[in-house]
Formats: sequence, structure tokens, C-alpha cells
Amino acid sequence: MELDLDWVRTAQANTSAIERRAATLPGRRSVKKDYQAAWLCKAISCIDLTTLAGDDTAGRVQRLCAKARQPVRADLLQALGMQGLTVGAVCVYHDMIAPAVEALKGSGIPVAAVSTGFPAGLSPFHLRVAEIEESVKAGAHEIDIVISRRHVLTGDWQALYDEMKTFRAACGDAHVKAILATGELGSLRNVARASLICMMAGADFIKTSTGKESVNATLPVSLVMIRAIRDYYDRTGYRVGYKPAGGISKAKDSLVYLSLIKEELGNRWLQPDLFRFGASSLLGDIERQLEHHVTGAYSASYRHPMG
Ligand SMILES: O=C[C@H](O)COP(=O)(O)O
Repeated sequence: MELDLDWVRTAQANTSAIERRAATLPGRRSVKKDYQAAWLCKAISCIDLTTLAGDDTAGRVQRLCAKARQPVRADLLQALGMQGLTVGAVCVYHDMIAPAVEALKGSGIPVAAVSTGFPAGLSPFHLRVAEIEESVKAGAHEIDIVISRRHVLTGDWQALYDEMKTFRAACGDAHVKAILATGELGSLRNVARASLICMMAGADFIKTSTGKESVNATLPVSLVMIRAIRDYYDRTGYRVGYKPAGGISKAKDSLVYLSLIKEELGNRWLQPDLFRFGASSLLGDIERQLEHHVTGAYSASYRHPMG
């Protein structure tokens, strides 16, 4: 849609009310124990299984893709009646797209590539656009772009909109996730405004963080972004997805996020086409939880996060 500056300028975020509401979320038991295994399987189906390290190799990515295809031991999946469960996508740097595409062939699992000078997004603009085009050519189905934080910090909403529009166009048929790097945006109101602008400019998903900022996904930021998604849907009828990313590594945290999405956006958003966790280590903790659920056994180093 066109840039609606009046909407952007009037976007609010009542920080103390949001922080109060966010503080109540982890303590609530909105997912009943009997249903926890099913919810944890739901969480797995929404993970963008990620490796974004300078020492990534084709071998590491192949192992990650094998895990993406079969995220949990076969006997556990069978016991849970969840055969065929996979993660939502695999997320890598540009140079790892080819091995990921090859390793995931026939699985239906998309490959997401971080792009546009991830994580800082400060390389020359034409190179950021070219990077998207190269990643699409290499076979990425989804592109995770990073916005220029300075456009938000200086209130240059037109520049942010134009940037996002150009990135959207460069993605072609690939889905585009807009990483706001919320830990660097200064205020929750800026998070609300940047969320709206990225959606107006055509983002398929808005995503909190690169995982490399000092503050990554948080519940207050999630509330603001989720409510921006709801407002955008109410006004336009268009559903934009949500991806909290960075520092989400505990099974119990994934349940808090899922119940938050259910309460604020409803069940339609609890599908991998509209919700993802960006996470490199969440799957391991969920697998240990499911193992406990099925076998009743704790591994020596494992403390039940619900109990
Ligand atoms: O987008 C995904 C994040 O970079 C993953 O962050 P994490 O390693 O803290 O889970």
C-alpha cells in the first residue's frame, strides 16, 4: 500500500502498560500440561532452524538440514503420533544456500537467507539489493532483510518505506521478512512505527532481531509488533507474519510465545506461514522436553522447565 504517514505518526505504544502485560505472561499456565507435547510439536513446526556463524560449512548445514527433516528422534515422533513433523524453514547466510537447497530437496522445507548486509545493514545500498537478487538466484525461498536503523532513529519514514519497497521488489516471488533489530530502535513507539512502515511497503513477515544485537526478542517488543500486525490486518485485510528471533532457547519460552500469538492474533497465526521462531538452539531443549514427556526420564543435566 501507499505510505500512510498520518497512521505512522499517530501510532502509539504505551510502554508501562505493555511492560505490565508482558510481565504477566511467563507466569501464566495458559498451556495445559496434557497438551504441552502437542504445543511443543507446534513450536517445532514454526522454527526457522538457524545457523549464522562465520565458521559455517557445507557439512554443518547438511547436518542442520537432516535435523530440519527429522527434528526429533523417530521413536519419539511415533509415540507422539507426529510422524512427518519438520521445522518451518532452515535459515543461513548466502554462501550456505546451495548446500541447504541440495540437502532439503524433496522435503518441502524452505530455505531462508539473511541478506542486505546482515546483521548491520550498512553496506552500499546497491550491493544490498544485489545480495537479495543473488540469494533468490541461488534458490532461497525466503529473504530476511535488515532495515537501516538510522532511518527510524532520525524519523525518516519515507526513506525506510522506499528502502523496504526496493527490497520487496528485489525478492520477486521469494517471501520477505523485515528484521527491525528492535534492540537498536530506541523506543517501543519506534518499533510500532517501523513495523507499520515495513508492512505498508510489502513485508510478508516482520521479525524482531538478527540475534546479534545486545537485546534481541523480548515480550514487550513482541506485544507491540503483534498489535501492529493486528491493526494492519483490521485496516487492510492483509495478514503479515511474525518472527521473534534471537535468544529464544527454552521450550517454556516457546510456549509463552505461542499462547501470546493465540491470545492476540488467534489460531490462524499459529501456522508456519504466519509465525516462526528464529532460533539456533531452541530445538534441542524442546527435544529434551518431548523425551521427558514420552519416557518420563530426565537426562542427568536436564531440569524440567515447567516444574
Ligand atoms: O534469526 C535467528 C537468530 O539469529 C537466531 O538467534 P539465536 O542463535 O540466539 O537463537
